[in-house]
Amino acid sequence: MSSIETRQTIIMANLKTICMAIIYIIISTISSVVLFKLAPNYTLTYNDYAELCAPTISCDANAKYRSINGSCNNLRTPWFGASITPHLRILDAYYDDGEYQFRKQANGNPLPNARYIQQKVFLYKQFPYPNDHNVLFMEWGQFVAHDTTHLPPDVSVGGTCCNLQKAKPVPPQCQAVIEVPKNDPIYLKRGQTCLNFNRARTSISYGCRLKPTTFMVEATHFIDGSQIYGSDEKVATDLRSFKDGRLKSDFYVGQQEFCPQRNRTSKQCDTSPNSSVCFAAGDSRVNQNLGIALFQNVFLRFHNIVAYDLKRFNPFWRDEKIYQETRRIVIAVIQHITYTHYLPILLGEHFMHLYGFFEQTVYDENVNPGTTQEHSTGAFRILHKEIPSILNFIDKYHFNIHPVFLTDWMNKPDLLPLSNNFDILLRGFQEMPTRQEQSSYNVWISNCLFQQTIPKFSGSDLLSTDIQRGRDTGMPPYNKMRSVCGIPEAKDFDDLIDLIPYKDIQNLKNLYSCVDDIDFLVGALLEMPAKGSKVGPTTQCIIADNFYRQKIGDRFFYDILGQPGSFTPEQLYTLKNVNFGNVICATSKLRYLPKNIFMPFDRRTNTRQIDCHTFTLNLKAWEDTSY
Ligand code: HEM
Ligand SMILES: [Ca+2]
Repeated sequence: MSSIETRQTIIMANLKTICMAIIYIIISTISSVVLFKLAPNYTLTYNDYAELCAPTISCDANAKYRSINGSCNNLRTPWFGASITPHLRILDAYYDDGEYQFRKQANGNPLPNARYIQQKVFLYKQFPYPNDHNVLFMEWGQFVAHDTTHLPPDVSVGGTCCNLQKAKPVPPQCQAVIEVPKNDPIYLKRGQTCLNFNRARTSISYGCRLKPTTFMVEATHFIDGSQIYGSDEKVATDLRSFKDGRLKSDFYVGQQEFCPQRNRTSKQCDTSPNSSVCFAAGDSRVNQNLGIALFQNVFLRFHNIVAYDLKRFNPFWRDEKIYQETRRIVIAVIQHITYTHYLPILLGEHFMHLYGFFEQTVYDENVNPGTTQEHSTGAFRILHKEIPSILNFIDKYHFNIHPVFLTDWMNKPDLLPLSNNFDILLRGFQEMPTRQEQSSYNVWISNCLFQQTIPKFSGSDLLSTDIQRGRDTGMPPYNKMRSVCGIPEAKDFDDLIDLIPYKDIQNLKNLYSCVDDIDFLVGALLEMPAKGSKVGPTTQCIIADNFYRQKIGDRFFYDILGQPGSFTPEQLYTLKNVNFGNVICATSKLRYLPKNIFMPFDRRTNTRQIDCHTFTLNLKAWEDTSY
């Protein structure tokens, strides 16, 4: 090529880059003001579950309290939202064979290796800026996630899937382990060639065979505190003390109350001799990390405090009545915090209004309250990007006395009951900003999740796992998810410029054969956040749809009127004045908190607004004067 031709090529390339940049600026300005909602022409589907596998349930229409497994909330279709029912699907499952095999690329090749995508697009993009919101905000998300979805991996084969790769044949649930790519900067150096992955447990484990493969959610889909109380009767019964409505608990140093201990051999806990704490709660993931263990313990204490107060106002109430009334209050508080304080930060005020989230809930039995597969295996997971590497224990003088790596304390919450750690970790969560939203996950959960060093190093990568889980559960590709949200489907990679930065598009071109191949999680992570929101427009649309249906499709939603389980106006007034700060006041030794509890502490601007000394939870509105 002559030097003139070379120069022309360079000029053309530069012009193209400049044009793309201009288009990007114009489109991103437009898209920052347009709000994308789930298009109304999509009917949510369950495949054949309703006809072939759904149980027949008879209900008491006058029941005042929710059932433990979520059934009978919707009286017309009693299993809607119940535990052990499948995720709802916005779009049909995408499988190569229409049943179970991972989707392929348009050119017939397998999808790119999930760890390779992590390495090429995300791993090295780490921005250290602090978030406007604190670690409590991040952890609230996980707490709600565990309330509304649980799709356990199928671990019914003995041993890890990586170790079973030489078995003949390899068990079906182990056929999707993630091979470590040749040039991996972390794992190969440590001698690890395989990232463990068990495909999710299918409906066959529950005696129900469906095509395409269907996965059962073990939690109740409703926001109903199932992570505290359990999603089945046996778990719920085991957690109750059957005395004055209280949940079972254990007391440690200084009469500090914690969740009861469970069997040490449990799969949920580190079974090595240097770990000794393993909590029991309504959700088996209670011990997964120090943050979720902290929240589960906060709400265990909160339940028992409310039960105690109700008993004071109503000395004649029996155990069952106190338990049910307390549970109803705790669930109302969780719903109130989620919809009034958490979601506006996540989705932005505009979106809250668009969906009428601030309005009085009017129950609609035609609305299915089920958690969608697209939400739980895609959109809501991208908030894994907010997880910080380090958790801080902060004393009352605001000194950070004990920072720890989150990944060093997976499945062993041993630090929590020691000394005053519960209080100072809670203060750390309140005072420290969480990780700034960005397309990557932090390097520790990207490389050292559930790491072990004995007998040799093994660790996992949450981002690769999330990508692989999407493929496992037949997640529709990113482009399809755009279109269900009313965002134009991209015809080629360059069309993505409306929502995804130019450089990332170039990376995607190098990975996928065509724009329709891109995994939903990958595209969603790369989208620029929508105006006023923590997430991009596609994610915002899928998350909002989910929370919308879980509000107006929940007959027991806390502010619904005219149902057997509705609160009185006085009770509702009390509940609407509670925020998470009040819950923290009631359950810890923290004494001063900002009213905006999801904001980190700032010495210069912080005007403390909640004085826990003056806060008492007044349950007078529950006084039963008929006695
Ligand atoms: C605090 C640190 C957290 C850790 C260590 C963590 C870890 C995990 C792990 C290991 C899984 C299972 C992955 C799989 O095998 O498919 C998972 C699932 C999930 N996570 Fe997180 N997570 C955290 C926080 C969050 C947050 C902040 C959110 C949302 C705001 C979230 C939402 C979810 C959802 C929706 C699922 C799917 C659950 C299911 O259906 O089974 N997580 N997380
Ligand atoms: Ca639930």
